[in-house]
Amino acid sequence: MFKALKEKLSNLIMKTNRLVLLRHGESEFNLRNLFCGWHDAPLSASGLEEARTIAAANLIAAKLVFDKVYCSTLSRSKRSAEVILSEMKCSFLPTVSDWRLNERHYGNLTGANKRDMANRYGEEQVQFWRRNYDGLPPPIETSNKYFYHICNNPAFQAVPIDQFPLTESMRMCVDRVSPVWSEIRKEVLEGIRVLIVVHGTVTRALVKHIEGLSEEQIEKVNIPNSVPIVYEFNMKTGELIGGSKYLGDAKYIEKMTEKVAGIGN
Ligand SMILES: O=C(OP(=O)(O)O)[C@H](O)COP(=O)(O)O
Repeated sequence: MFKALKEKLSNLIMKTNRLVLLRHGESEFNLRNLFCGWHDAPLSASGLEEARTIAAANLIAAKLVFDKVYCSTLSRSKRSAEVILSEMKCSFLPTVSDWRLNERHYGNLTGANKRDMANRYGEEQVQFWRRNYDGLPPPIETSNKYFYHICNNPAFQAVPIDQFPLTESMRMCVDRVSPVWSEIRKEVLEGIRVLIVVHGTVTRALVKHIEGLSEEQIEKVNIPNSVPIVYEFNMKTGELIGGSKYLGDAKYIEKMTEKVAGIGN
């Protein structure tokens, strides 16, 4: 009786903390419908605008406040975070750039147009590479236009040589993100208000970890650019309270999610 009452009381005064995930604004490669991965494509003009008018605007409208930001070492992620923080007037926040949050390496598909690949190999094969949990694109070859640029990018200096990928599946990306997610989760449960600004596949990997989705379930998840996803955790038990909450116009989010799911033109 006393125990039940104590539990009821503790639930009433449950302390919670929020975490926000965001995919960067549209990149030049997203705009041109090219596989990007570890190529360091900049944001497009609309991507810069989106970071301001969609990502930051929705965070401000929801009155969200942050203590710390995580992004990858790729410039589309870092730049989006900078623009969002500037717009929110909190550029002073500590920002961690971690290579383990870099986009999944798309192997030799890097730089290829998704529609061209579908015309050449078929839509089923392209969707297998893109969304199957074990879909592994062929490793990047020295003849790939972006090979040397990727290998020599100083943004990847911290990557241990034996962990530098030549291609990655979703499974490999989920595993790579796992230790950094454990670190972030610990901080969230300590009360640190974290914003994560990363990439499509890395966001999906984090969604899988956070929501405990199966391999089949995560294959169906598509993440639009610049749309904040909010999670709330019970700081005592670590449990997720409710599901994900996407901030912004529902019709716009649906349209952009469908666009990401498709192969495009
Ligand atoms: O680099 C990429 O992701 P990003 O634009 O989120 O960094 C991929 O090319 C996204 O393509 P996908 O949606 O076919 O996985």
